[in-house]
Amino acid sequence: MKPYMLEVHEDGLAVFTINRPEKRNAISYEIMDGLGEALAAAEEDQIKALVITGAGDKAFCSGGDLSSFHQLKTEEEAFEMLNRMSELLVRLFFLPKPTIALLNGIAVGGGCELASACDFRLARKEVNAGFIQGTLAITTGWGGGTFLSERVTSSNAMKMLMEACLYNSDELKDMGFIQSVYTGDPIESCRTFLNKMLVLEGDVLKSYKGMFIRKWKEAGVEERVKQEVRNCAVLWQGEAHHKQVDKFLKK
Ligand SMILES: CC[C@H](C(=O)O)C(=O)SCCNC(=O)CCNC(=O)[C@H](O)C(C)(C)COP(=O)(O)OP(=O)(O)OC[C@H]1O[C@@H](n2cnc3c(N)ncnc32)[C@H](O)[C@@H]1OP(=O)(O)O
Repeated sequence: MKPYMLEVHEDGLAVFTINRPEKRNAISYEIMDGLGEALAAAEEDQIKALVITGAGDKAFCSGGDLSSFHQLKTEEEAFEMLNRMSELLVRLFFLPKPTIALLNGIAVGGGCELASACDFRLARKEVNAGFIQGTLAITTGWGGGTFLSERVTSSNAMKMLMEACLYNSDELKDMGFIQSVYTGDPIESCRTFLNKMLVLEGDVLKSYKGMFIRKWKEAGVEERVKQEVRNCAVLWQGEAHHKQVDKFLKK
């Protein structure tokens, strides 16, 4: 079974699905490769919008694959992985067309960072999500803290990062993290959310997205992400982090 899928629909919707439900759609290096492929495809003119989602109904994404990344011990080893994923998320953040994180299930840690790199977040009613990195004695390491601060108010961004806890879909909507809650078929719900946009010319969507790209570049998003990655890498090498990860893996 391929760990990711990319479907391109006739209406210009591209859907990238993380297909590791048995590992709650944790992000491995292979998923990073797949995300790179999806971004390359999404940059093609016939694609009007890119959706990121997860397979199954338990998880959107549970963040980095701890069974793989726990082997990264030093700051430099961690930085290499963190930086690689952060560069993919910056490319997603600056994609010149609408991007949607379709939260089919729980989103934690790096899963929330992936969701924050998208312009919009839609969540199934029962979904919980949270930036739980703090409980692992690290901070966001893929740029998600920077992306979040461009999506919601500074107070709500700081609250979500510093509380490092899970919120339900009502709380997520109140804080502005998700734009819409759905109950039916995920892709159809996504189409309903996008239907007014998808009837417009791709160039119109691209031009409007360009307005926000210019704003984010002026706000130094790329430099802020680099610093965020470096900050996480420093904390990563700490004993407190390795202890928390070992606790999860031994459960
Ligand atoms: C910068 C980003 C940062 C980084 O990686 O550097 C992070 O993302 S830090 C945060 C990393 N993620 C986590 O700490 C989340 C860990 N997972 C969980 O807390 C739970 O699995 C949860 C809440 C996502 C789902 O709970 P549920 O009870 O539904 O499932 P299980 O816990 O029983 O897990 C089922 C199965 O999946 C494996 N699993 C889940 N998450 C991960 C993960 N992130 N990496 C690797 N494997 C994961 C879990 O071990 C179970 O496997 P099994 O072989 O069946 O025991």
